[in-house]
Amino acid sequence: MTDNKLLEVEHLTMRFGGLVAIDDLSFTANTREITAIIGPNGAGKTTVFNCLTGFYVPTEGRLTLHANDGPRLLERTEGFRIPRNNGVARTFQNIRLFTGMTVLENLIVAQHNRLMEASAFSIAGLFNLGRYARAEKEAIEKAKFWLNKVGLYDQADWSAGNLPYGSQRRLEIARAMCTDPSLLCLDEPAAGLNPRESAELNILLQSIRDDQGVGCLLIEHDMSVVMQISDHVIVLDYGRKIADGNPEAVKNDPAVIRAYLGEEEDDELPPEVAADLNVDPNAH
Ligand SMILES: Nc1ncnc2c1ncn2[C@@H]1O[C@H](COP(=O)(O)OP(=O)(O)OP(=O)(O)O)[C@@H](O)[C@H]1O
Repeated sequence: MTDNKLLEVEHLTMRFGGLVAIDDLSFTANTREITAIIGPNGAGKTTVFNCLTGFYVPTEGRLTLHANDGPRLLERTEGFRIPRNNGVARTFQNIRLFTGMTVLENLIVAQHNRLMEASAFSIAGLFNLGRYARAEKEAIEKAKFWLNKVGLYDQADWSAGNLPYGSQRRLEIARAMCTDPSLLCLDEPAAGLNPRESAELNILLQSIRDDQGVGCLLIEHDMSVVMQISDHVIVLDYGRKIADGNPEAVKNDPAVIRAYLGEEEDDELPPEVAADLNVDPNAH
């Protein structure tokens, strides 16, 4: 067992009726590392996130988060308590901001739990000005820090729904970071980004890993992002793990290349995926 082990997934299985979306999956993710989960469409990647973040209760398996004060079993924690009690935050494949609120408000709402604690969960607590005012000031400072970090300081008062698409993606990451997670789960953060935005995203995620010391789990189809910033890559196919290792080893693994190419004669890899996996897109 390494000292920096953050997440341990053991024998995770998730069935939906007769469909086995995740089949006996085990892997570990470390703190201060980016662990990518890749695989073809329908491989079960988002289902892993949904199990980790309490959206689904796994059919079988154990999900242990090694928090500073000891191990926590995520599958036994009520979903809504997972961010607050266990320090797991996520972003979504389809962006889910509070579009009617401002950019700043999105980041303050993310700190609701801490503010409620400062209010002692009562109106009277709100008038305990010292404690609540201090917590509110800290919440605003944290929001400002992340607005700067994701380059949205000047748009703080914009309605979140009016931000361009790439900015909405960055705001979602900032919102997740305002909960002070130890594990950040990112579901296709580069989807729909142009190459410049993708490059900026790489820098942001590396900084979250290196400067904030957070462990990141990354689902991503953009292989240029995966191969450039991941420390560790796990490959799923039909819910099973078919490879687990560093990016270089994984991209040369025949099982991975086969999973992306498929078995059909007319299957072709998109050129950019082929380039990143080091294969001839027309090879069979
Ligand atoms: N709530 C659900 N009910 C029934 N089947 C589900 C449910 N959620 C996921 N599935 C099925 O589980 C399988 C894995 O889905 P999942 O969304 O996890 O794949 P994925 O690897 O994230 O795919 P993509 O890359 O397309 O997002 C799919 O066959 C999907 O249809």
